[in-house]
Amino acid sequence: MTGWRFGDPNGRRKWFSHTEPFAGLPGFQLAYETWGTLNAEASNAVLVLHALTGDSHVAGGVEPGHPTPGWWDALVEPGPLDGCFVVAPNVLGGCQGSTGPWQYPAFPALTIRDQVAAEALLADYLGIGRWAAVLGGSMGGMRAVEWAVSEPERVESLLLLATTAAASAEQIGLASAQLHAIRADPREGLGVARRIAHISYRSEQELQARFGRQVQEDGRFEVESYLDHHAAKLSRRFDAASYVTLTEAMNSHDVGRGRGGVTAALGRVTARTLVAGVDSDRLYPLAQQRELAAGIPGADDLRVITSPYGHDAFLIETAQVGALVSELVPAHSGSR
Ligand SMILES: CC(=O)SCCNC(=O)CCNC(=O)[C@H](O)C(C)(C)COP(=O)(O)OP(=O)(O)OC[C@H]1O[C@@H](n2cnc3c(N)ncnc32)[C@H](O)[C@@H]1OP(=O)(O)O
Ligand SMILES: N[C@@H](CCO)C(=O)O
Repeated sequence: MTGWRFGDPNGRRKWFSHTEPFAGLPGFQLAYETWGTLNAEASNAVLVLHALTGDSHVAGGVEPGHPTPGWWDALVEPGPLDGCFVVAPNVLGGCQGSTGPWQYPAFPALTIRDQVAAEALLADYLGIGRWAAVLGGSMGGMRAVEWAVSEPERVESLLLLATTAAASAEQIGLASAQLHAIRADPREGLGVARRIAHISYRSEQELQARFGRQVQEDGRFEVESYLDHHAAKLSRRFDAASYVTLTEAMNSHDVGRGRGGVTAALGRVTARTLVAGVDSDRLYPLAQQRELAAGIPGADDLRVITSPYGHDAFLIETAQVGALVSELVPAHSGSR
């Protein structure tokens, strides 16, 4: 395996290979990372599912020999998932180790359901019949709720953050503008897509307070320069074709499709569930999490993360997210 897409930048990726045809693919690989040890009863496994441009590297900044920070360092040892066997795959169709569209000229369209079915095969391979918890935010939350609907007996508890039961018209609309940008200019389009997306990931109030109308020496508005920075940064670390595949998968997300609607689908969930949203999230507004909390039989009342950072708060407000994880995931001390 060669190249940044297949590489193992943190020195701790593993790969699962499925060698039979699957969802229009001849087979696939999932890159994944793990933390901790699976106990003898296989009862301490926790699945962490990343968002659109995330990856398997949930944590690492605290590990000797693996100095690269993860995107949820605060949740893994030492943290609320201490004592658990944490598994984090790179999503099918992604570009950080798993099979993705850069490998096949005619990569098939994937759905969130396909991605979860691939993750279920990984769970089988790891000997995990039932997850003590499945955790996910945004696109990771779409996969988490799909897990709990399609495999209810395999999900004991569930944390859904800043996510939805079905992609809304506004989410699909914003995504379609991003897809057009990439298709119109495959070289520059990913940066344009990230600019559009990143504005939706932050709140109007935060952008105003941080940048206002300030202009830099080079003549760009500060907010313009900030978006240019995020565009360039994503273009360095992400593949445009994967971005298209994953965005289309998010657009396909509707847990109720072919299942009698969202209410009927959510009614299948047996997991103890916490649903949380962010008070300043304009992309996945609280009404969407309220629908999830009302529809899932074992869900507590909706929890609200207070933050100025908008949708990205599920990645930034780790103290509030960590408190939710501690509440949900039973202690597994001694099993590491
Ligand atoms: C550790 C990893 O590799 S994570 C990889 C996987 N990533 C993920 O899973 C999530 C993807 N990441 C993200 O979504 C985002 O980066 C977040 C949510 C983590 C960012 O959250 P924040 O910490 O609030 O960062 P913020 O939006 O303020 O951006 C900070 C960056 O903007 C830059 N910046 C701030 N103002 C300006 C400006 N006016 N002009 C140019 N750049 C600016 C900062 O220098 C900083 O740069 P750096 O990230 O290269 O250090
Ligand atoms: N900042 C997040 C937003 C998507 O939820 C990401 O890039 O994955």
